Amino acid sequence: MRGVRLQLSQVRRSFGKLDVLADISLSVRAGEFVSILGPSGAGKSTIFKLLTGGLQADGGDIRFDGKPLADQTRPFAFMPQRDALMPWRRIVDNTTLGLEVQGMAREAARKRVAPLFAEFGLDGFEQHYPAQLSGGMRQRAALLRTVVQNRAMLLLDEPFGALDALTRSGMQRWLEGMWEHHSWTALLITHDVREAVFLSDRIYVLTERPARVLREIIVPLPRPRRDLASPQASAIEADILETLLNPQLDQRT
Ligand SMILES: Nc1ncnc2c1ncn2[C@@H]1O[C@H](COP(=O)(O)OP(=O)(O)OP(=O)(O)O)[C@@H](O)[C@H]1O
Repeated sequence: MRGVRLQLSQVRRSFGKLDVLADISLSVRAGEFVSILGPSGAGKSTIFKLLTGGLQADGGDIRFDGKPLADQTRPFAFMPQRDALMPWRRIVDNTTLGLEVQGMAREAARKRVAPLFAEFGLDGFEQHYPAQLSGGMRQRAALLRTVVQNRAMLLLDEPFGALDALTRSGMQRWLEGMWEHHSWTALLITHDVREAVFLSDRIYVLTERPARVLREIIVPLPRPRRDLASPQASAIEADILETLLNPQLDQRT
């Protein structure tokens, strides 16, 4: 079995009297695609803020490659819910932004991103502004900006939440292909059960706030997962929906 990269153990966090994360324990192995699925407001984005350093945990332990996260440069490239492209910067200058923030000169950063434009379906759009691109293209540009930073692990916070259903399923297929091709290690937050089943090796289902891990689900479907409507995929999806709708019946973890 591949080595564990990210490990959260009994992580807790409150905001004043509001208990948000009660007990979050989860892991992500090298090259794995893992999703966190849970009700709105359960604290999913709070987990990412603990990882990226925007917030501190009140208790528990977060390790990356076996070492406390607090003792190391954060190994994550983070893609937020909205594409967060800067409307006044051309696409090429948006995709270099993360590298420039890390201190790379703009010309060197442009050289680094240039070969990726074709793979991300953005060839010929380097000089366009974000408003001139479709929603799917903007998300691919935001993902390009994220992955080019060459961090050990990707954190994706509802990356396709704002897209229409058709664009969204196209993006899911594309992302699965990219993930396989590049052997990324990825942790995805989503509300969308079908998206989680389509993309993930494993899924953690959270309870409502204060959040705990209610179930861990292994998705044994072969890849690439072209057939979302297969009986196996539908059965897993139905099982997870049942857990989300009737969490009290389900204390399997
Ligand atoms: N900095 C903060 N100060 C106070 N309360 C906060 C703060 N950040 C988050 N919260 C509260 O914590 C709870 C969980 O928020 P969070 O954004 O993590 O949920 P979520 O599961 O990502 O939600 P959604 O799925 O709707 O995006 C919410 O009730 C929110 O109001």
